Amino acid sequence: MSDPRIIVALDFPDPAQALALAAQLDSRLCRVKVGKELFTLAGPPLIEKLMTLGFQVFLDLKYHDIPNTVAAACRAASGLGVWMINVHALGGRKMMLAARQALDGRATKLIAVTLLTSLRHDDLNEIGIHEAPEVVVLRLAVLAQQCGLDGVVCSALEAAQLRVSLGSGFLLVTPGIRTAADNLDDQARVATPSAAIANGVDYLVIGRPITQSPDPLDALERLNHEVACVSER
Ligand SMILES: O=c1ccn([C@@H]2O[C@H](COP(=O)(O)O)[C@@H](O)[C@H]2O)c(=O)[nH]1
Repeated sequence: MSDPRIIVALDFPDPAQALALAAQLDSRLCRVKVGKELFTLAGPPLIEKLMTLGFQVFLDLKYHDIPNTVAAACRAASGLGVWMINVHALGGRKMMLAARQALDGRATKLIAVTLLTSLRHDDLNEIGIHEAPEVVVLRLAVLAQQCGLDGVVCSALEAAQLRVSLGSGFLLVTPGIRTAADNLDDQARVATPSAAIANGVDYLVIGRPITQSPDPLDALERLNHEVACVSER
């Protein structure tokens, strides 16, 4: 598999656990994602180890700060040799343009988080956003595209509309992936792997359904099979 569609979220409280899980996986079958907890604990040396195991790494630190600070952080993250990094689209146009400019000429992909997949309509009301999630997601994704970003993080529920509005070259990366048998955990806007692919998603971020499985490689292979079945149609 030259461009695996599944990105396994390595959300662990201990780098040794993350590396042990990665060692059970296969870099031809997935990419991996390192988030705030693991990077805070283990930092660049862990990224290096994962890359040595052959994995392309999505460094998911969701930068959200003033433009100069985010641009510098993006440059530093890209210097680690990671495949993809992200910022929060809610940081606005100037912040995203600064991040884009900081990565000019570099291979690292830059995407923007629209609305976290844990948020529902009610949560938005509480923070003063009185529109449906899909309306907000579309607006933020259009802004990210205008700023030259490579794609967005969204829910697979919003992907079909984004694919139509933003075209085929814009990456749609979706956490909140659950099969009918899985717990939702803290996710709210969820979809199955096959629905995600049918809706035009490029990459599926999947954590606990794989990392908490008694057999993570088997779980990954099953999910890849579901993805491949829909992709071939
Ligand atoms: O909107 C977002 C943005 C990022 N995430 C991250 O994806 C994984 C999902 O893990 P699961 O265990 O499959 O729920 C996790 O690392 C989040 O930080 C997200 O869920 N939603």
